[in-house]
Amino acid sequence: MPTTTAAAANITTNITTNVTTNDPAEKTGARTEEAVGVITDARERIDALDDRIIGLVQERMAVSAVIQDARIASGGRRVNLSREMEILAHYRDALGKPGTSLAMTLLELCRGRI
Ligand SMILES: C=C(O[C@@H]1C=C(C(=O)O)C=C[C@H]1O)C(=O)O
Repeated sequence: MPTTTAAAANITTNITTNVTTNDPAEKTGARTEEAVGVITDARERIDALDDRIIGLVQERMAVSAVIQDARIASGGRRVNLSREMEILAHYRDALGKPGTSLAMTLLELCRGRI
């Protein structure tokens, strides 16, 4: 079956069986009404937290750009590795090894790839 036809068939199947649309039990994976309620409410809080986190990341990118632009305009380099080591250590101390990965991703968002 061509890809577009297969995709259309999948959409039809999903709508027909209500798998990806609005069956709360299917959407949450819960097996009781109570668990559906807990999960649905907590997911709303997670969505709100994610919106705030994304906003903070965007704010961090803007502040980081101010520093990088000032340093470059003064004749310096965009990147300051000793400062980046401090940031990596900060996140690792707070969050463990995955904190380092998170900090590396944040640094890449803020100053691009090196
Ligand atoms: C923002 C700075 O410039 C760059 C970006 C950093 C960041 O986004 O945290 C850290 C170090 C630098 O590579 C800085 O030197 O503080």
